[in-house]
Amino acid sequence: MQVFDYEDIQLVPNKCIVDSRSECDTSVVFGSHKFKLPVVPANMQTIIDAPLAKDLASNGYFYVMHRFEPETRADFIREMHQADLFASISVGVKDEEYDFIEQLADANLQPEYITIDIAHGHSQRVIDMIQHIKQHLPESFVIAGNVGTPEGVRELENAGADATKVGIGPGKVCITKIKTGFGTGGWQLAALRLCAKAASKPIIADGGVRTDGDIAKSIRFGANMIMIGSLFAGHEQSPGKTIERDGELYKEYFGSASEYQKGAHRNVEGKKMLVTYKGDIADTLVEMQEDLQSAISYAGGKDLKALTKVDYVIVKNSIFNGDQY
Ligand SMILES: NC(=O)C1=CN([C@@H]2O[C@H](COP(=O)(O)OP(=O)(O)OC[C@H]3O[C@@H](n4cnc5c(N)ncnc54)[C@H](OP(=O)(O)O)[C@@H]3O)[C@@H](O)[C@H]2O)C=CC1
Ligand SMILES: Nc1nc2c(ncn2[C@@H]2O[C@H](COP(=O)(O)O)[C@@H](O)[C@H]2O)c(=O)[nH]1
Repeated sequence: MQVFDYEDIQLVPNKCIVDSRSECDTSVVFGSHKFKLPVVPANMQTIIDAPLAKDLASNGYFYVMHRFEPETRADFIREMHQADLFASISVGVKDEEYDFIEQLADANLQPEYITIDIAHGHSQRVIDMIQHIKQHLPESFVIAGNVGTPEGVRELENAGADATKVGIGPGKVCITKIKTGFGTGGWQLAALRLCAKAASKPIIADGGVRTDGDIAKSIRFGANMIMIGSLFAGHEQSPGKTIERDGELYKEYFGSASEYQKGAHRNVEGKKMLVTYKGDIADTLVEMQEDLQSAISYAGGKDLKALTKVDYVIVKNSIFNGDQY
């Protein structure tokens, strides 16, 4: 099997067909909505909170709320719907989550998107949860994961998932690869390619994106949406704690399976790091859009479809060639 990751690949340009990059359309239809970008901040407690979710939804971006304040989720759905915004929540697979889905159905609270957020998503418990959601909240678009194999994608799709999320261990604050020896860390892009070939429904690439160019590469290798943590961690709106060190500002970014999230050192597969403060998230989203528009123009097209067909080369010794970004 040929394996590679983001930094091992370069996309090959085609003749440009636009007069300005602004002509290139980065929008994507995902589920029942159209979004400005095929990018979503990770459903982690230091990346997204309710105010940022509202801000993103109001401005045409996709979001997935995390599941780590479970008692707030029903009110969150109500508030989003009262504001005429879509609701996108996360659930786990423990017994109380089954009750929660039934409570939502009883209260006629149907979120537009539900993400089943589990480290090892290729499991019977996730399959059962997909079916439970489909039984009680049939209109919700179900995203299930995470998986790292074509078999995982097929089984979750066959169980009724509307999209699957690919990525076991490529994340910046992930230590799964070190603690267990398993995952797609180091070959996430190749795993995405294998999974996308097996998929008959949309795929979310999750983890390992380090530069805006990696968004274009994810689309080339089959992603319909790209979930990103670390690149979104350092903003004014990021819920992580702001820390000052030697006159410089940083934001905390920790893993959902870290002891900081769990409050205990049990089955820890995540760590904490500081990310340089970056200011307003709106500026980062605009820059991502500009970079993706530019990528589309290099692909010789006018929309995201053009990126799915470009040639690529595997670059020896990584594209950075020793440079720091
Ligand atoms: N994308 C990734 O690479 C990874 C992401 N994460 C993130 O960390 C958070 C916590 O994830 P997770 O631990 O799944 O959620 P939970 O802590 O909610 O665990 C869900 C259930 O699955 C069980 N479980 C967890 N891992 C396994 C496993 N490997 N084999 C069998 N059963 C398992 C747990 O039991 P028990 O704890 O008793 O085993 C628990 O009952 C999530 O937000 C997830 O996205 C974590 C690791 C990798
Ligand atoms: N192995 C772990 N993976 C985790 C943990 N918390 C989150 N995640 C995954 O990382 C991505 C974000 O990756 P990034 O490279 O963009 O920073 C996130 O969406 C999860 O899938 C964890 O504790 N352990």
